[in-house]
Amino acid sequence: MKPVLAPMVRAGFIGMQRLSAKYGADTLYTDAIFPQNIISSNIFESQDMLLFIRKDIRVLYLDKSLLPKTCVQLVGNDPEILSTCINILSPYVKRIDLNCGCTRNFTHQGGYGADMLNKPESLLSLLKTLVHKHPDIKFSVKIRLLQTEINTTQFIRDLLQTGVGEINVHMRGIQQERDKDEADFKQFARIYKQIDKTEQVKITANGGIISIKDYLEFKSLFDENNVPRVMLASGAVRNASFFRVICTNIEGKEIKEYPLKQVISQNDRNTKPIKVNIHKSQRDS
Ligand SMILES: Cc1cc2nc3c(=O)[nH]c(=O)nc-3n(C[C@H](O)[C@H](O)[C@H](O)COP(=O)(O)O)c2cc1C
Repeated sequence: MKPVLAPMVRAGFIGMQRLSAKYGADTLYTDAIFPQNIISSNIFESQDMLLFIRKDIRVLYLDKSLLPKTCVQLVGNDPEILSTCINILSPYVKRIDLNCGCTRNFTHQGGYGADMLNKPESLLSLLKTLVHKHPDIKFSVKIRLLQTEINTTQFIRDLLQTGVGEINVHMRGIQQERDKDEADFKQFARIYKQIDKTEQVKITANGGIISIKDYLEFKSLFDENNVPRVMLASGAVRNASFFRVICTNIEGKEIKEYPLKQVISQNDRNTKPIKVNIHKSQRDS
């Protein structure tokens, strides 16, 4: 199954999306967006792009040619607000992801992101409502591992019952940090194998797959013809041609190409930290 580009605030900009698509990424997640910001945006549309602007700040920038692959990630927990936002997006985008994996303080304070995993019943009910209200939208949800393997397995089964089409599992726990803690490939593999075979296709693995070596280690835990779809974040920023390596099984052949041009030409203050990342990854490689 083809890999997908993870939602990444600041890193998921349009240049990154274009380059990932060029190298075979199947789905392109936008960064996490507050639905209120979409609701209060003005929409500007040209022949090839859509721009959502709120108070002179760009909230969402979509390349029309990439819309069939685009999934907008929302961060929120209010069914009415989410639904209003989805109604605004639905003429353009047919895929929506709910962020239930972000562990930043602001999500904890607001009761969304990974905090929603602490109230599984409310989350399941919210997803059922959204799926029911928006039958033309394919929903996905991005979660983390729960405290026990049994809990995560049961929770994934419950999520599948809500009608969401995809579950993206960040293979780290809620208390873990992506820069410090290793992703738990083995736990994910055990959970994946507990899920009904017909449903496995809806589960995507994310976290810690940064290099070809990581991918081969991950892949070795599964049967050759039943390797789960993977979602790349830091690995894609490091080198977007990683998508091509996974798609084609060309081991070791990476092309060094970076979306620098787009980063600089966007002249956007939000992209500054990524400029640093990309320059750094060029130095490292
Ligand atoms: C710069 C950056 C921004 C991120 N922003 C988001 C986000 O907006 N929404 C989200 O669900 N995850 C976000 N993440 C988390 C990634 O989607 C992913 O779950 C995490 O980085 C683990 O994958 P990795 O080990 O391949 O980097 C972000 C990660 C990075 C590196």
